[in-house]
Amino acid sequence: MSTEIENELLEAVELRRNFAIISHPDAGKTTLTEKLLLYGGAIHEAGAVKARRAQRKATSDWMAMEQQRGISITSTVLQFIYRNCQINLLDTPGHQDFSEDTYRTLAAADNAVMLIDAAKGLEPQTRKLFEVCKLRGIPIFTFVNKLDRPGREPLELLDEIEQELGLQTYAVNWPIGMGDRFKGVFDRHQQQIHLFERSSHGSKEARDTTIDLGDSRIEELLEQSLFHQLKNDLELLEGAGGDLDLELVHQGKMTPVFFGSAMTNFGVELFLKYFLDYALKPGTHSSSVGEVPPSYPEFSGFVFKLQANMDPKHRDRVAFVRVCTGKFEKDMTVNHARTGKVVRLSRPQKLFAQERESIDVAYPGDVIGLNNPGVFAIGDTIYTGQKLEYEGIPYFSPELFATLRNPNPSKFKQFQKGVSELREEGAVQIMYATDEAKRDPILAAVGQLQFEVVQFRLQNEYGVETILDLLPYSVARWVEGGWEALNQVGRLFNTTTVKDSMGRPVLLFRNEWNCQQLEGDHPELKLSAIAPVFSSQNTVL
Ligand SMILES: Nc1nc2c(ncn2[C@@H]2O[C@H](COP(=O)(O)OP(=O)(O)OP(=O)(O)O)[C@@H](O)[C@H]2O)c(=O)[nH]1
Repeated sequence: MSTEIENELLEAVELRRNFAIISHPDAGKTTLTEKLLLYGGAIHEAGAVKARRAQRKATSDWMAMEQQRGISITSTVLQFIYRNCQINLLDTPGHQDFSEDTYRTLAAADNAVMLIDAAKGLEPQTRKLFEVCKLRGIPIFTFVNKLDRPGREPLELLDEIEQELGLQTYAVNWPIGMGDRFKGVFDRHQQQIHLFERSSHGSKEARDTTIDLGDSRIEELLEQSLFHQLKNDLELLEGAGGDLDLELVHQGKMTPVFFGSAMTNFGVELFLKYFLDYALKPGTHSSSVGEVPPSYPEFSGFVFKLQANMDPKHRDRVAFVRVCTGKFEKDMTVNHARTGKVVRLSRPQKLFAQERESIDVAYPGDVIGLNNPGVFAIGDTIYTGQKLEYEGIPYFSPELFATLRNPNPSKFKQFQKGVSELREEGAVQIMYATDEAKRDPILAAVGQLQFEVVQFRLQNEYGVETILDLLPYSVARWVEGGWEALNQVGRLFNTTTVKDSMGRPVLLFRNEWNCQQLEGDHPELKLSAIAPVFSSQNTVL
């Protein structure tokens, strides 16, 4: 028999969906986000998110660097209600801001939306982020964007996704025309044609005329040649493929594909509607006490991201917590699994765009921001009731490496402290040479921005000016059997061995090719692109 709280939780989960967008810069993530908010009623006119970003740039000085470069380093959580359902969009930083934060945000997402530019198809950053999603087996919804411009053939794009990502595809809607002749989409589920009208700059919802496939008005409303083309395409599609299999979608093996144009709003609402129907609701999580369902009445969640200095007035840190089970209530006290301490969560924050607003309750699938005066680290679990601990968030293979030097011996202590705190915070990974005489830390990152943040903060917060020497590596692999396994294989070529902050061996390579060669030469050596850490089971050096 379920208790009252369980029922409340089940109801909340039923009405919640959470996702992150994965895309390559310029595919239209900001535009799509904005249009989703428009259809979700969270904004009334598109342009607001961008405007707010621009305004923030003008008014905020939280990090001079952000201003200097005109970029947004903070990623946020956007919430909106659509058809009674609360949708949480975990915004991943785009473009130059690409960093480990982007990967970690995916650890808190139940679904991913893969946004693709119709003219470009799959691009490198999308592929990388896809790999992270694949690792977690989360459902991936594909939105092929910019159909209002000349692009590649829709069938060719589906083929690319299937071949390159190994994902089965199912086109939920199908574009009618492309470029200037992009008129709308065909909804294969309802067997209806949606013809859209452009609004000025797409700032309002697009007018949508919906007609059945057999409706005689088609001839007046749609050019003959486009209608023929649609019928041919649909025949091909029917002939080529199976049905939508939600089980496969939920296992991350099949992707429902949508075509549209975020700029003109074509296909955006249909996408949202089907996303709601098909997406995974907040589900169970693996923990030290087994799989815990969201309806487990005790509160628990994990920290997936730390953000420093979001508010210039407070120079504080915020820990972003994904709620996994139970109900979060303001002022509640929780246990901190790693340290065993009891923490009162007194100023929880909901994060909408760049504004922060205090929240009273949150449910599984939500993200809350907690003030973090040095209490939380990435991967930490907080809970009430019986002790439990979530699996932690892995380190992902960095691609950029550099030695960080402190040229001023009188700043030795500050330098050590700064590097160690920034590492704990997850700003960058730190590795060391195996040669004890070489004590300069090696910074390892997935995005260039991480280096800049570290140097900037060391100077601003710790008063240490540093020198960065880039290293010629681009691939890192952890040795699964540790030092013992590594010592057994003897001398290795075209690789450099370093140790990570836990003292474990990591091999650095100049390129993939060298890495593959070593794997070919030493099949007995098991290498991994991911180091499962950030959990209290691991001791830090
Ligand atoms: N023609 C067309 N242009 C689009 C569409 N969606 C976005 N764009 C344009 O593509 C460019 C990039 O769009 P953004 O939404 O800023 O892309 P983004 O992925 O957020 O880019 P980053 O911030 O660099 O990651 C802008 O000039 C948009 O106006 C679309 O559906 N059609």
